[in-house]
Amino acid sequence: MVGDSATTTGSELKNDRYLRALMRQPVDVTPVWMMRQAGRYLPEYKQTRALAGDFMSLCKNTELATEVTLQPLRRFPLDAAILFSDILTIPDAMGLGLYFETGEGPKFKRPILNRSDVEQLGIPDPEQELQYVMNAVRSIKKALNGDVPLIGFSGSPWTLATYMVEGGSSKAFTKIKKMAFAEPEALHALLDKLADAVILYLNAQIAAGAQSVMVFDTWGGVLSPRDYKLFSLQYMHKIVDGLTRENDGRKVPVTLFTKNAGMWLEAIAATGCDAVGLDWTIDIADARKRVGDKVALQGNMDPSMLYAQPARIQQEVSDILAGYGYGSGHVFNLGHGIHLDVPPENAGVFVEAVHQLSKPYHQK
Ligand SMILES: Cc1c2[nH]c(c1CCC(=O)O)Cc1[nH]c(c(CCC(=O)O)c1C)Cc1[nH]c(c(CCC(=O)O)c1C)Cc1[nH]c(c(C)c1CCC(=O)O)C2
Repeated sequence: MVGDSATTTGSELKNDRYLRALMRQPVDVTPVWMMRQAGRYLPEYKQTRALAGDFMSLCKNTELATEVTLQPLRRFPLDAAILFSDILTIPDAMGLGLYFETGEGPKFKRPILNRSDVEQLGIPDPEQELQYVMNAVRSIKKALNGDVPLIGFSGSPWTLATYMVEGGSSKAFTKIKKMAFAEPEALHALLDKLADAVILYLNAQIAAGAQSVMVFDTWGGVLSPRDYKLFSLQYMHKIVDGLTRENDGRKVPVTLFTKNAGMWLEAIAATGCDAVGLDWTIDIADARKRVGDKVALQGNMDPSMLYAQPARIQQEVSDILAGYGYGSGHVFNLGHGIHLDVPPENAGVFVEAVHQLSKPYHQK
């Protein structure tokens, strides 16, 4: 039965170069996808979001979440789809009351203030409180019909904790750092609970059909090197150890992304993950020298480069490809999410350039 998610196994993918590159197996061209590829820079996304009413209603509507996941793939020859959802679904399911205020980003009605708040948190059952996410995974997987792999994702415990303790986005992270240094046991209890929740959540996404998973640690880079290991990396390591790494007879690769963490690459690569996501503040040539063949690398064009003229975008793609050099093990991406006012045509120039300009690096 064509299109039945039960029969569309990883090995039957029409385009598997994203999974192959993560496993450092030979590819014809360098695969590419864009962080936040489904989003407000696309007029069709804005239309569907208006139909849903608000962002969380869009995430919770299986049909519309499937539609917005596929939108960027209809426009551009991307090599992977990413589940349309958000990292804050876990704290929302824990009862913190997620809401979005226009122009201000995410907020929580009931932030975590102390140890007793942490102790009262339950670990969400992925097929109960988070079933809408699993339904989206199953629906997207079916709709993809084996064209490209589906990426599942979660936030890292530290990054989720920053939103839960700060009550929303933050610039200085004073509340969570106060907890880290004044009440470290409370924060460790929270991070440990979150790591358990993330393991269950990602394993459920894998069981529902995700062929690769990524952990977003957007805020690990605001810590000192020692505290990064203590409060962020340690818990990502626990997640890597707890994940189901195989599905349908095929390896499920795991990518860890910490923004602003170029200086800690070796430590991230040592967790046993398959790939490390890089932001644009590190030279990918240096990154490859430092990790060798231990892991694949994902990245790392500055998302603001998509405001440039086509020739400048192509030059940047060419420079990053040359920096990585010959052979597999590179998944091209932006170093962070695409900006909401980027012209969609420029994203098209970027994706085409990766495929066209990477050919010479993969000839036998
Ligand atoms: C920190 C973080 C969040 N969410 C996410 C992260 C980690 C990656 C990163 O650092 O960007 C991850 C995320 N959020 C979203 C995805 C979808 C998949 C994709 O296309 O990449 C993914 C992978 C959709 C989204 N998540 C959000 C939007 C915009 C919501 C809208 O349509 O209004 C989308 C498309 C909302 C969101 N969600 C979050 C913030 C800070 C915001 C507000 C940002 C803004 O308003 O631009 C938390």
